[in-house]
Amino acid sequence: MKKNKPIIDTSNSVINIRGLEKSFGDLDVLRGVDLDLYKGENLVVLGKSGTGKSVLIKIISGLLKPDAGVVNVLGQEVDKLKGRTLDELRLKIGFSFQNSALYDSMTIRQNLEFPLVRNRRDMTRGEVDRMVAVVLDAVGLSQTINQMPSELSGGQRKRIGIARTLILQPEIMLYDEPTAGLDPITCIDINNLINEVQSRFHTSSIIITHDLTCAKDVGDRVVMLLDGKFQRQGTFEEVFNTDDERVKLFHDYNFID
Ligand SMILES: Nc1ncnc2c1ncn2[C@@H]1O[C@H](COP(=O)(O)OP(=O)(O)OP(=O)(O)O)[C@@H](O)[C@H]1O
Repeated sequence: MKKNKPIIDTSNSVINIRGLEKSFGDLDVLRGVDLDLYKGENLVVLGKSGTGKSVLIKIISGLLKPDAGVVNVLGQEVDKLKGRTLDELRLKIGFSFQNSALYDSMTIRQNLEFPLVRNRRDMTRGEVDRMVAVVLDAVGLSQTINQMPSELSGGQRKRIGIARTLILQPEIMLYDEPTAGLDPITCIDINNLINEVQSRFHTSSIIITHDLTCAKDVGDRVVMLLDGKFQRQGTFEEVFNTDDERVKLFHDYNFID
């Protein structure tokens, strides 16, 4: 499905990172990362295994502290926050992790209600029901509301996982390898869903992936993490239009057009 033209506000960075460094012992993982995520944008982060992509999103979400640099998320320096203020910021960030499992003993409705029951005690029963209906409709699975996760396919469970993240109406979505382990047709469905989420909920997203079809289909902009820095950035075509052997290898071994 062709992606709708997104509305991206390049004057508004929802994430602004400058000079970010992070090491573990002798291992220098991030060595001066600069990054902007603009409002309404889908930004794809590519990079070989172990280059620090997950470390980057853990720092953005306040799960890890940077060694140096500024990490500003929705106008706040995330490493300076703690307690309630950090929790409040985290509620505005939706995580879709590779293994964000559903609760097997709960129905789909109960799985979706769970984040609201925990975090939005102010909502009425009617508001909760409405939000469940909205996110189920967004992922195209309204008919599964009373089913158990075990009755759904892997791709459907992935969609419900994304719906559960959306139910808190995050401003930023972080997708960690959203298509990993899925067959190529289901991957296309998930790519379409990521684009649908962008246009319907006006989220700004970082998508970490090794799947270059995903990168091409969802990324308004693509960045490549190499040797601790973003060495390439631009559209998918711009990033791969280079003589840099490290980038060419990544393309040639991964991408089936
Ligand atoms: N808490 C930690 N303590 C020590 N080392 C860590 C920690 N977290 C990450 N690392 C190391 O940092 C490096 C980058 O890890 P990271 O998980 O960010 O890689 P990645 O790019 O996400 O890889 P993949 O694509 O395989 O998921 C790895 O060498 C990893 O072992």
